[in-house]
Amino acid sequence: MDNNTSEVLRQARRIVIKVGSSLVTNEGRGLDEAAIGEWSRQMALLAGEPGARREVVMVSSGAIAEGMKRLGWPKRPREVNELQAAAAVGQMGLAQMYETKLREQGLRSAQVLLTHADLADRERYLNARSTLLTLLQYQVLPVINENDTVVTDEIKVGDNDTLGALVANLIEADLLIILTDQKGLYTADPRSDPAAEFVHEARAGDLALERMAGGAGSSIGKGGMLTKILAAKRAAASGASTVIAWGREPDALLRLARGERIGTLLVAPTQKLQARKQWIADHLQLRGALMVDEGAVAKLRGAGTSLLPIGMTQVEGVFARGDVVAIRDAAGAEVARGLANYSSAEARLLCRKPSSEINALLGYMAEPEMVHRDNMVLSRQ
Ligand SMILES: Nc1ncnc2c1ncn2[C@@H]1O[C@H](COP(=O)(O)OP(=O)(O)O)[C@@H](O)[C@H]1O
Ligand SMILES: N[C@@H](CCC(=O)OP(=O)(O)O)C(=O)O
Repeated sequence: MDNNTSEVLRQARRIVIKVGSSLVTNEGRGLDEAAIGEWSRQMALLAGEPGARREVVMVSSGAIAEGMKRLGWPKRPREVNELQAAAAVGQMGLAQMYETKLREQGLRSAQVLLTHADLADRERYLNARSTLLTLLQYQVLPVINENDTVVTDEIKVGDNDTLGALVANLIEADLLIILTDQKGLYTADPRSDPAAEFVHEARAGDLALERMAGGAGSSIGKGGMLTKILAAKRAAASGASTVIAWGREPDALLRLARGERIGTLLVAPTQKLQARKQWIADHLQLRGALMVDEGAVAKLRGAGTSLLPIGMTQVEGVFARGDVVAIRDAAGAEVARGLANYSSAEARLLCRKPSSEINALLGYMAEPEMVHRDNMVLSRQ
């Protein structure tokens, strides 16, 4: 066992677990109560482990497959409206089953249905992030799916492997675990190539992996292995490593969290914080600036804290919540940049005010910080 890569698993505190349609619905025969119960048991142990509590988020497929079963449709429909109707029917069963099974394990759960727009629009992105983090803070386990009933083809995430990676990016997870109907990645599709060899470990984003992966093995799900490989690459952009493992492997989640090497591990080449800094630096354009006092500069640089409105003296430019702003000292030198939690108009009202007054000043409070340290990159001095 390679100690280093086992550490990646052992040290993962925030984990996104994705399960595919064929596993969840017993190859389309109907919701697999025993399997969902089993994952719920393991997730409860991970979420409740004293001293080593993990934050767990589930991304579950299966709405369309379960809806087809309930509607008595033997074949996956082609028409969008029929797929959407099936998803609406199936999602009821899915949510109910997870709620029941997680509650039996003493865990509270929440249903979160996301669309591509929730993740592409910066303001909605921050809202979705904030909601998920709040749920985790209250030890509620979010069960996520794409909101298939309202999205059309052009604006779809499309498959839940990708959605799992986007969620890992959104909440800066340490690890994405993709549970599927194979033991992991092989050098070719094992269903059609008996000579295919198992891949234990590789670097996420390695192009050779994309050539090994084929499409979906059944007509139940959407993804196939290629979407899983691409999901691992995407997850790695925010520093999360990915494991692809067999969903029926006994105690798979618990064993992985202990560092046991089951499945295929696709290691993220860059660390989480470094990856996030890279992302903010690379992707976003400056929209404005916040002048801050000496005390705030010392806190940002020295203790790496968030910027609170009380340290802000002046606001420049026009920006919206979620835009990138520079944080400058009184002499105009850049101290940091980061994502603003409030628009420029709101920020002007908040200058020099304690966070306890945000509600009274704006009529609501998104966050007590003007720029959260998780969304901030310190500039070189
Ligand atoms: N290189 C590969 N290694 C493993 N499985 C592969 C590979 N290429 C294609 N596959 C196929 O991908 C399938 C898993 O994807 P999919 O059916 O979408 O599952 P899920 O519903 O879990 O997302 C496997 O059953 C397998 O037939
Ligand atoms: N949102 C869809 C999932 C589509 C999908 O990606 O399925 P899968 O390849 O089985 O993970 C559903 O719930 O049916």
